[in-house]
Amino acid sequence: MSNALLVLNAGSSSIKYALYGTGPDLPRITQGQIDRIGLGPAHSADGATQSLPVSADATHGDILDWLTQHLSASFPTHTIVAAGHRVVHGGQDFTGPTHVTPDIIPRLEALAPLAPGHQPHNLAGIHAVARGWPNIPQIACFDTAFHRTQSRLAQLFAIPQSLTDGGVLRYGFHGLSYHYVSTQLENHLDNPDGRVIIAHLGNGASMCALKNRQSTATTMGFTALDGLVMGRRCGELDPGVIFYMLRDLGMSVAEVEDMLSRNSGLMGVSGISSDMRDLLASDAPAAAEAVDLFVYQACKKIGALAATMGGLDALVFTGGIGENSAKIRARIVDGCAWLGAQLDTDANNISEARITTHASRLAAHVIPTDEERIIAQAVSAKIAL
Ligand SMILES: Nc1ncnc2c1ncn2[C@@H]1O[C@H](COP(=O)(O)OP(=O)(O)O)[C@@H](O)[C@H]1O
Ligand SMILES: CC(=O)OP(=O)(O)O
Ligand SMILES: [Mg+2]
Repeated sequence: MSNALLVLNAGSSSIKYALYGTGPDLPRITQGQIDRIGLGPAHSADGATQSLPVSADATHGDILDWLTQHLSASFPTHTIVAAGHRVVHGGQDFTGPTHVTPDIIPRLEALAPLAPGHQPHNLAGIHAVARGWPNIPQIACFDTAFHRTQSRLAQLFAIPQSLTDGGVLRYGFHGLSYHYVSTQLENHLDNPDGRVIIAHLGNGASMCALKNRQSTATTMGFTALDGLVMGRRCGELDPGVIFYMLRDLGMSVAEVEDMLSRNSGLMGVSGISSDMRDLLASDAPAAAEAVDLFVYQACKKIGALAATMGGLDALVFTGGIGENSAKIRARIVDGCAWLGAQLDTDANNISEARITTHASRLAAHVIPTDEERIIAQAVSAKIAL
């Protein structure tokens, strides 16, 4: 028998998982994903489609129970000795990886209203592991933690101090992804400690400005709704729109929340799909408009983040869209011509690590993210294997 670490990364409609050996470089044993939860889920692992014997309306909890049994049965020679979880919201209290003890759970539950599409599923993962392997240590790793290096100014909203003191701040998200990519900058960038923007473009999308590999600003705020156009989330919005929906359109709070967090973004603008691949393949004008708005907002946020750093040395693409869509990268890099970016079309088309020409004043790169590995590293460090 050999020891293994389990990592769970539960999202709004997907669960990613991985097992790692406990050796010094944490060799990956398996990695998989269950997506389309709620819509007839599908399972893939290690690059191949896998069976998933659950009903079409199976919940995250059902699937997590199946997954714990599946992993025990599929890896009989491995003993799972610890688990790590992506937990999206850590609020003000959780600024680094934290042992999950009974007193922590209600504090994580209390943050669920600030991440309703994620935090309940992250907690479901913690409970499922406790059912499957009752005595192993579990470590919560927070998406918000990486951003706690930001100045107070970068975290403030222009609202009364009483609200700020009560915790209404810009927390920022996708921190595990930014942390992982920040560890890879030295392998790719001429100056990894320079002024860098990482664009995490997936279903959820945000950008992070970094200096000395630390977060100095980010586009997401108190919740994961702010900033860029996302698959189903609106991103930046005049708060007056919410009052208009409540007061003049007579919508309930739940209806407004549903519209802005599940029926907006690429889905809302296009009326066709939240999936960038579907929109790029469509010739409907509304699909083109959704893509145009995605690119427009991305370029606008790059300008704003570059301004906070007094310029920009490198732009890094990651996440499902950032890693895979040459078309979207090309349009965003072209939108950064004023910052000195010059696309290398051939390099971009094959997703090379550097996608700008050697003459380009601003370097653009593609660095695949690995949130699961950064969690495994945190677990390993925390439980001193
Ligand atoms: N080849 C591709 N071209 C364009 N978009 C892609 C491609 N591959 C994946 N995507 C997009 O990536 C997004 C999902 O990103 P991902 O980071 O996997 O999501 P999540 O936030 O759920 O982890 C979807 O919009 C999907 O369409
Ligand atoms: C915080 C967040 O937006 O996460 P995801 O991209 O997984 O939805
Ligand atoms: Mg994601």
